[in-house]
Amino acid sequence: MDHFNYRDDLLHAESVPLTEIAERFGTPCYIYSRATLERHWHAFDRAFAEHPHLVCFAVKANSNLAVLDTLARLGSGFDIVSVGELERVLAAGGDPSRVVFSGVGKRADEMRRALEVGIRCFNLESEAELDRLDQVAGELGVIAPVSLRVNPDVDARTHPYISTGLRENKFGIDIRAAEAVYRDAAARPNLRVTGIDCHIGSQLTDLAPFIDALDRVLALADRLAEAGIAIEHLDLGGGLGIRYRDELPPDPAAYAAAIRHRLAGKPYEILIEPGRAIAGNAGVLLTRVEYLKPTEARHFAIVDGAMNDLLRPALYQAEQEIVPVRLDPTLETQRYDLVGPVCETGDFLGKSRQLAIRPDDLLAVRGSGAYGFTMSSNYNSRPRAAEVMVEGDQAHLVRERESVESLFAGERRLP
Ligand SMILES: Cc1ncc(COP(=O)(O)O)c(C=O)c1O
Ligand SMILES: N[C@@H](CCCC[NH3+])C(=O)O
Repeated sequence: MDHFNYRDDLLHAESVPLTEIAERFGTPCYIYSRATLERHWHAFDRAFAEHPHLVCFAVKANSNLAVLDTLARLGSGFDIVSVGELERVLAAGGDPSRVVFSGVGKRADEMRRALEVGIRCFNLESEAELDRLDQVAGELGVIAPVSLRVNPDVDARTHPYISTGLRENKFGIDIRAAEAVYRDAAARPNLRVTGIDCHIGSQLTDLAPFIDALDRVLALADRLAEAGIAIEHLDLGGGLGIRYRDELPPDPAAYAAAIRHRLAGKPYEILIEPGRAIAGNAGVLLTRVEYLKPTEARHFAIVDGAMNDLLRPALYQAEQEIVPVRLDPTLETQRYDLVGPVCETGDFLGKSRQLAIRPDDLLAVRGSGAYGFTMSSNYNSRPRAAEVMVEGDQAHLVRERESVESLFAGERRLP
């Protein structure tokens, strides 16, 4: 459920027509609905209401300050993977004591900054990371709270590029070896073991892999308790999928119910790190048709948004719904490949889409609120898109469109 709906055949974000946003801010442009973000965050928070819990939004999904600010005001925690994301959370008013730090390659300076501001927990992914954090915390004279991210060897049954919980993936510590690493962590002078962390992949549409992973994590927690290592929280990661076209993923309530059932009588606080399920359907990419190009093989609609703006179709062959902003029942439909101006054959936003469009028409690529702007680039020296947040009948510019000059502002010609 989101807040992008047609009124009188015109697509609106909450109460603002998308045509008005195109006029004011141009295209391509990301548009977010604040009410949708809030609704999705609350859905997770309510689903776990009976159990001690913290919803930590995965900042990589959408790191715009207005998005983080919206969630911070609800009391959200945040899952970060870099000091850049940490500084964004702080700049947006997020509470560092609700931040967990994930990722396989944390640098010493990133660990130092996170310790200085007092984050909630480090999710460590290797013994070498443990060595480094122990040393950095020792230098600062503080104790670092840690979880180990375990790799449970569970098949998330998602696209191989966004599957993270298989033994062959780079993520986490093999769950079979985890007990020994926990003993090592517990013996370090500058580390305090607080939890177990696990994230098996993204865009999961089935609960079974989550439950499989949870069972393995719970068994590990039992073994650690026997070894005298008390676990306070379980961080179950993110990964709950959304509906892009015809998927039918479980909702947060069903996801939480399955988890809560397994946790009855267990003392652990639950942390979760949803990204896509909060932000994905809270955003669209607005783009304009530049040209229609019929060829013998295909009809192309060349639009002003491209793979540098929205990489998911090119990278994962992801299919996101693409709809006209203005419905015109008098126009004939045609099957189009929607492609951008970038010089790559892989530059497409959608293929074989039945649409009734003309040059200059506006299109909305739905489901673009997560891994949309955050994965965008300047390839082909294209300035990155503007970002707009809608709140009721107000549209706020929350990131200016980049200028061409800014693209090479940090570059130097030879002396
Ligand atoms: C450690 C970690 N937590 C959370 C997420 C968020 O995942 P999603 O957006 O699928 O909920 C990711 C990305 O997959 C991740 O790597
Ligand atoms: N970027 C991916 C998700 C990967 C999440 C990173 N752990 C996507 O768009 O689907």
